[in-house]
Amino acid sequence: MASLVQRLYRALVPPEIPKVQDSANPPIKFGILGAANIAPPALITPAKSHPEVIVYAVAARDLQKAQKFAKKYGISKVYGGTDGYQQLLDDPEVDAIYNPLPNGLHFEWTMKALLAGKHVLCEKPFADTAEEVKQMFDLAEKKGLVLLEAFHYRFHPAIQRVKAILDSGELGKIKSIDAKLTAPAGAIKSSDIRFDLALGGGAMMDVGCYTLNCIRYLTSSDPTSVISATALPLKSANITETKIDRAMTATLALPNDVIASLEGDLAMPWEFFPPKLVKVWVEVKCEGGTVELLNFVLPTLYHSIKVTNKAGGTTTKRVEKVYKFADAHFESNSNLGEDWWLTYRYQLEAFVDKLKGRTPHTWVTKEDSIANMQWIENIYEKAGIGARPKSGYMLPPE
Ligand SMILES: NC(=O)C1=CN([C@@H]2O[C@H](COP(=O)(O)OP(=O)(O)OC[C@H]3O[C@@H](n4cnc5c(N)ncnc54)[C@H](OP(=O)(O)O)[C@@H]3O)[C@@H](O)[C@H]2O)C=CC1
Ligand SMILES: O=C1OC[C@@H](O)[C@H](O)[C@H]1O
Repeated sequence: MASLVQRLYRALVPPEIPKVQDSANPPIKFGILGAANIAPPALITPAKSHPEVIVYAVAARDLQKAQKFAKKYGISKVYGGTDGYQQLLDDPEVDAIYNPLPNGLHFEWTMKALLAGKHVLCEKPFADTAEEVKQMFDLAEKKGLVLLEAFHYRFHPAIQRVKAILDSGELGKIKSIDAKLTAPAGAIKSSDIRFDLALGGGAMMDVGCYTLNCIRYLTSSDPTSVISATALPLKSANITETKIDRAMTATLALPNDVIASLEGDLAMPWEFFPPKLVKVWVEVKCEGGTVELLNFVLPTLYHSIKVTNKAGGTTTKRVEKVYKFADAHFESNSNLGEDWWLTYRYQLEAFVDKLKGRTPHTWVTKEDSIANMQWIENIYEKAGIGARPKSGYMLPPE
């Protein structure tokens, strides 16, 4: 219990590490597009313990909102108003952009950031369509810039430990995989960006994208087909949008007869017997046992890796917890992490390593991000409500 409290305290109030003072290798200055709720946990707090990161600027559509946000989080440069986002992109002091805008604006503002010559860490899901994701990477490659989809959970050692168990062959071949991520009914307001089709809303986009990504990551494969997909609408007086999925369930066929199921829900009805407000887990059934990771999305807070091994006719069970990398598979100049590091802190470590020309411990590749988006589209098509509308943004002529 003491270690849990200590870990949570450290995660929320990390030690402030002094920034490197090396003119030949200065810290990376980040600019944030939008005073988004996710920006403090995903970038501002993790940056405090990273010696090579300064959160330098924020832009919000409303200048006062940007100023309030900047004051609260100690950000020195503020942009606001209708041109605020572009002014931030044009600031020569800014090296990298964090894009936590609504999904439907990821494409436009990531493209604009790349055009302005900035590296980009962009929130998940990367865009509305796979074609947009491809264009984003094509531009990043053309400009020689780093671009990363913020699938933060992938950077944490807990999910990587589960993959290592599966890849080791200890449990034999994978037979099925089931991933769930839900939010409790009432937690997300009906006015939230997640329920707005024009902004790329929907459960499959928001929470479902993790479950799909996790299935693809742990099985090291892409689906071969969507067997079934069911979208549940949000029953709310002011939501009449039938293309918004409050919840999505899908069954996917994967190579080698593996069956995957996923569930994402933005307003899961409360379950009382046994009490359950959320579901956040992935379970993999193999020929010789199972492995289950409880809380694969925010493992720093708490997680458990339950392994049941049925090899040789006897059943053994064990529980593992992996808060930091036990073995030194980073480069010597990388950090092995701390038990209080959030997924976002591990992610930031990798992003900075990539920018600095070091080998990051983990990466989410172009192919991975494109495939994830493609299968999100495929699931929406199978569910009968269609992919999210693609962005109307057009690249300016060269
Ligand atoms: N990695 C993670 O764990 C998480 C990731 N996310 C992702 O981050 C993104 C943002 O989520 P979240 O922080 O919860 O959302 P918020 O609604 O808090 O933030 C979105 C920001 O987008 C800006 N914005 C610009 N145009 C619009 C518009 N037309 N309508 C609404 N907002 C607009 C607003 O900025 P302004 O300040 O300029 O008004 C706002 O601050 C999403 O892509 C989501 O999927 C979200 C939660 C967790
Ligand atoms: O990225 C996210 O992670 C946690 C979820 O609850 C949230 O809705 C989503 O945007």
